[in-house]
Amino acid sequence: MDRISLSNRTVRSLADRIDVPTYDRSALVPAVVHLGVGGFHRAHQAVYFDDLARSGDLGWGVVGVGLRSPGMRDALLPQDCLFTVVESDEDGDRGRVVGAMTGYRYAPDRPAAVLDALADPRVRLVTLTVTGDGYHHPGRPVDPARPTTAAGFLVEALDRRRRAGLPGFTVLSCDNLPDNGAAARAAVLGPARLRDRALAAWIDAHVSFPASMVDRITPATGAATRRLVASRFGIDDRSPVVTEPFRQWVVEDDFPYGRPPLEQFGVHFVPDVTPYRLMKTRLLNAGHSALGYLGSLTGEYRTSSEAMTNPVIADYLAVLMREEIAPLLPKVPGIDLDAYQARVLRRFANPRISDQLSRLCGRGSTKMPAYLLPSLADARRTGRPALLLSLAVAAWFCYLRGYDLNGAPIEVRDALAETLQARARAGGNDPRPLLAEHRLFGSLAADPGLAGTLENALHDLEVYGPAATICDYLATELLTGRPVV
Ligand SMILES: NC(=O)C1=CN([C@@H]2O[C@H](COP(=O)(O)OP(=O)(O)OC[C@H]3O[C@@H](n4cnc5c(N)ncnc54)[C@H](O)[C@@H]3O)[C@@H](O)[C@H]2O)C=CC1
Ligand SMILES: O=P(O)(O)OC[C@H]1O[C@](O)(CO)[C@@H](O)[C@@H]1O
Repeated sequence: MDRISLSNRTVRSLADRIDVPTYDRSALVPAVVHLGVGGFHRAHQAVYFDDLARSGDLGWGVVGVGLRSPGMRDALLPQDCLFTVVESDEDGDRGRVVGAMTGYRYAPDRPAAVLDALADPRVRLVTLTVTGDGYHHPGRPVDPARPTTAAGFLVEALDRRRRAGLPGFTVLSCDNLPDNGAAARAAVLGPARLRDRALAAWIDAHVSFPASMVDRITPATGAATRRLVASRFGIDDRSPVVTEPFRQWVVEDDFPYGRPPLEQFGVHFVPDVTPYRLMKTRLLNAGHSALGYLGSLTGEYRTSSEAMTNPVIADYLAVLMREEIAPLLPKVPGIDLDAYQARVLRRFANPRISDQLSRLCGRGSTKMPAYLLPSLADARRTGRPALLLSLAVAAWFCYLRGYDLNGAPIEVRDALAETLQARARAGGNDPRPLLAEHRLFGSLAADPGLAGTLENALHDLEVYGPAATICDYLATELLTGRPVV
């Protein structure tokens, strides 16, 4: 197959190879600005907006903005902001070209163009995927004329809108943060207050910050992704995205300036996202962490799907979710929790999604307190089983020593790596030096029963290895059917 470079000029000619947008992209209204265009935005929110445009609603085009790295600028601008999204699983690869992005602006090159985009009266919605780091603000006044952060751009743009008598807009965080709506509000109102209290009051009254739960496993784009798109579809795309077929978006219904009618494409607009967020973070994200640490310690697997081929690990995750985590969750409206768990396991096992265990293990000091430790604390407080949760924590502690159970080195990627690794190594099989990190463990730090359980688990992992330890713990949990810790 000859290879064709993706652009406005060529896209129609690709229709016999891949699903292409047939709507008039020049007629898209730039009602959405997205800050932090990476792999996930393009596999998730941009696909939903593309669905909307394909249905004939051209009112929700997206202006992409980059704040950090020029890679996306260099990829997207030469191809007129078109990109390929491939959904892959064992049934094959289904590709589409997404056309919903009307333009891309790289803030370090053209800060004024980013402010102009945000101050455009047609903008009703600003979406964000700037990672957790993107929500920190310096805590001191910064030069409003030269913003560098997402919040800095938002505050200056909102001030321009206020002065021009324009309405505010909705700021919708799509980052995996415990309460992403509140985090976005705090990130914007903090610097706004430092700058001008009247402006902060106006933002408070004219900007909404709904919370959202977002889900679609999307590994980072690499050379293999580009090769796949070139060989499978004959398309030269500088930055395609491969993702799983599953996607989920649950959004707090708080859109004073109108919301995109995405319910047609499966988006749930709800009064409160909390139960959905708890379901996702405590089952999927905690499951990912447990899989990452236990899978890595074996020294045998590199990816999520490889580790899931081990039936002992797959069983462990199933029982962990079913027996220990799910019973602690509130009722989730409209969701069958058993089916949800079964689906999570199938998603983890998708052999076409090369989700690196090293990615799942990164930023443990952020992920474990947000995703797994809350279930452990709830289980300890209520006297429910917690042996398998404890085993995941022990696996994390073992991982922090910096080598797997065959003695091969592990690179620990974590903002607190130095401190945590020093404590893990000093403690050996004694978890107490790590548990003493109160900022991570809260009430669990002072739980002597937990320290004993973790000490045993660390010993078992070291002496018997992950598989035999898991088998033993599963038998204990399933046979006794009562609290083991
Ligand atoms: N990849 C996935 O499977 C999923 C990702 N997410 C969330 O989406 C967010 C982005 O993830 P990806 O797109 O996968 O990563 P990515 O690395 O492809 O893109 C991240 C984007 O954020 C920008 N960024 C990073 N730090 C920033 C900062 N301090 N300020 C402003 N911009 C910053 C980067 O330059 C890049 O444009 C993360 O918060 C992640 O938790 C949520 C669900 C699924
Ligand atoms: O690991 P991060 O950076 O929070 O973002 C990706 C997260 O979202 C997921 O892809 C699920 O949507 C998880 O795999 C993962 O934990």
